[in-house]
Amino acid sequence: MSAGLAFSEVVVRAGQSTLLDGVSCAARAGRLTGLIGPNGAGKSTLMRAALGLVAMDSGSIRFGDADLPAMARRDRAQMSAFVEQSGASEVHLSAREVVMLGRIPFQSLWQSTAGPQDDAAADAALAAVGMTGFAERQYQTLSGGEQQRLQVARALAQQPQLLILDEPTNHLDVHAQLSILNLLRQRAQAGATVLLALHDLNLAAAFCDELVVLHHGRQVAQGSPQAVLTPALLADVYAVKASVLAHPHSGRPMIAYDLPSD
Ligand SMILES: Nc1ncnc2c1ncn2[C@@H]1O[C@H](COP(=O)(O)OP(=O)(O)OP(=O)(O)O)[C@@H](O)[C@H]1O
Repeated sequence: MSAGLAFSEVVVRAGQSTLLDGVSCAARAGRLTGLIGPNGAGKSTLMRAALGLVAMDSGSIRFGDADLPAMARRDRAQMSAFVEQSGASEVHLSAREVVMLGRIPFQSLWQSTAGPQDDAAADAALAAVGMTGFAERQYQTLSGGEQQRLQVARALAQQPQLLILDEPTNHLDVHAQLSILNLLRQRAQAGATVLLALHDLNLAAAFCDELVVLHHGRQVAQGSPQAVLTPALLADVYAVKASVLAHPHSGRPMIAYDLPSD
């Protein structure tokens, strides 16, 4: 079995529009893969297609040997977790109950009560995102950043081989951004396949092992942050002028944007 997630010639259309135009790329097991590209590039569509939430017109998406979008939903949920861009906030559950949703795929169909393993996974996930003290709070009373951290905790509680996250650092302060990305990097280092969409290119450069760049529904680059984040690519894909420096400690790329002139 080849480990990791592989997209091959993925085409998604909606009416007259082509949202994904033959995208081929990969997110390898044990690595943190960042999906970047401007608004509307197709990042969410690609992630949703992997999980069978958007129908493909052609192409294939495999996780190891499995045809991921075609799998039975429960089987897919036992191996993969998804954090959507903006999860529902009108949820009448406690914070802990939201995290326990991640354990549902592992509970038996005829007896849906949580066991000690489920409790332990939920508690560990709450602690990992620093939300233990919020466990009994009603989800809809939490701030945007707290809700986002819980959505990541729900995904971690699932203990998936494959984690797909759409803008997981949305709403987070800088400390929380760094700690959530560090957690995801640790999951990858422990062997998981982690694919995440990010808008902050400096965070993507600092944390990701590999970047995939989408532009107008096409994959235009894939490689290490050093190889991908060049001034020429930033100009072509994002229409920005920027200098790419080296981080003083890690040596990874750091982007200094030129401000638009009047
Ligand atoms: N059902 C649909 N019908 C028509 N167009 C759609 C549909 N769903 C998405 N699109 C369009 O497809 C394009 C890609 O959308 P997508 O949400 O995948 O982009 P994205 O890269 O995730 O963007 P963002 O960074 O803004 O979240 C956008 O132009 C969007 O308007």
